[in-house]
Amino acid sequence: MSTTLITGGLVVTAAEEMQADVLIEGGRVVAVVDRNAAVAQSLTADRVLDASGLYVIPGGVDAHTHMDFPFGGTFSSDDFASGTRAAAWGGTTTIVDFAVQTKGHALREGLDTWHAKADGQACVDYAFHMILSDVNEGTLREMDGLVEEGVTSFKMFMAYPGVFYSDDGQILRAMQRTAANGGLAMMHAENGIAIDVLVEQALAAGRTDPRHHGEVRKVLLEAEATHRAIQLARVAGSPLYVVHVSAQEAVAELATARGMDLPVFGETCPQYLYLSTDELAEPDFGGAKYVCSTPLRPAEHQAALWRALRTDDLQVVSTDHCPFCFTGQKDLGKGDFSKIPNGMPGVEHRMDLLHQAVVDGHITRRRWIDIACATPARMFGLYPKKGTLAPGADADIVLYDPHAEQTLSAQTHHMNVDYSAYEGKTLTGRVVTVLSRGETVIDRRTYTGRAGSGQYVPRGICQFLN
Ligand SMILES: NC(=O)NCCC(=O)O
Ligand SMILES: [Zn+2]
Ligand SMILES: [Zn+2]
Repeated sequence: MSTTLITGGLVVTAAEEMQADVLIEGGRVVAVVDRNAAVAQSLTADRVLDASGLYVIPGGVDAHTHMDFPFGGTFSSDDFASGTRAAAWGGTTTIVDFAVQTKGHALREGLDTWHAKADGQACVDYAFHMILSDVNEGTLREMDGLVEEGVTSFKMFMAYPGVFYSDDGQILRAMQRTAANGGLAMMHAENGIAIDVLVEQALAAGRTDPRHHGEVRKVLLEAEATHRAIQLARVAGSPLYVVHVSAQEAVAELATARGMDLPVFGETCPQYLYLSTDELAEPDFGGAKYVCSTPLRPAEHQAALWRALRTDDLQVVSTDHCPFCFTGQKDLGKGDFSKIPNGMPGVEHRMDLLHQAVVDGHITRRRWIDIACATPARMFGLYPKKGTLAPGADADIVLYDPHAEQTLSAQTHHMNVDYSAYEGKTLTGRVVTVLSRGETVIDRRTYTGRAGSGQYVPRGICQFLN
């Protein structure tokens, strides 16, 4: 088996930072050796990567992506080939994508469809959650089998009536199932029934621009749904993970639940940390680029999200990567904001935007790795294979230059989408080299990966539950 030695870098994990060399054999980390230890001098390998001046960090784990995802009469514009390549460019080496159950169809059918989309296409590893769109007796029975085979989390929607929506009875039943089978209930927490009333009223009054998407999807309707999801999970005895939290008031609901030691977890996304309703208000339909749900909020919510990431009231930052091109996709909603496909691109920039948060003093370096690598891996049963650098872990490793400057732009990004949500934004820090199970997929900023080298990873159950 060939060996690789990464020398000279600062190894950063969620738990520690040390000047150390990393020895890889057969796609796995076999040793992380303190550079001051005598044994470090005698390490040899077939290949040596010089990481002097760089951080050596675990590959990112993005626990929320939507490749080739059907929404609003179109499909997200990245498939598993282009989306995982962009992920690799940005130092993410594992994605957890959402397989979709179509109404009237079995979970198995949806899962098979997602395996077929990803098989032979991905250049980094991937796993699946399952979206429940039709909770019935058959669905409930199938959930147990999915947990057994490594699809251990189930997303439901309190939003999008008539599409992905589940009512409270369906949600309660599915949560009773996750309480019994070890699965994790994931929730899109927005009161979609009330939102649809406000959408109808806004359109009738001629308020059709993208900014009205943010106005009808009220903070209180995110907070109310978050509260309701928590109470339903308590009644069922199920763990709960609330996705894409954007509102300060929703964070407060999570904090209260966690203060009661309930198994309740929350995720936010870079767009809620860096963008706001100011972007949604861009003129000439430009706001459509920022239409996602939950929506971008007024900028004052950002401080609460950063604080919650520090205090562990929020545990994970994922991207909710769900790109739609401005031309030909977002413009389906010209003259009616409710027809703009919901979602934003981001899989390429999460690690960098969160490193910028280290530079800006929002979080520490170790917390960066915690919320972007270690905790998502633990949350979704992938740790310590993914999310850390330790003997036995997959050699998913990023050599990261903390001093390099970059400017984000649609001209230079690798996502298959015709705009950048961060056009012109300058960041300090950049991915240099990326290994996926020991194979180099980015070599000093050249793509050397291969569609099909990424493997499907069956997951265990959430590792935060006793
Ligand atoms: N978030 C979003 O706007 N689109 C993707 C689907 C979802 O996560 O709700
Ligand atoms: Zn959602
Ligand atoms: Zn999503």
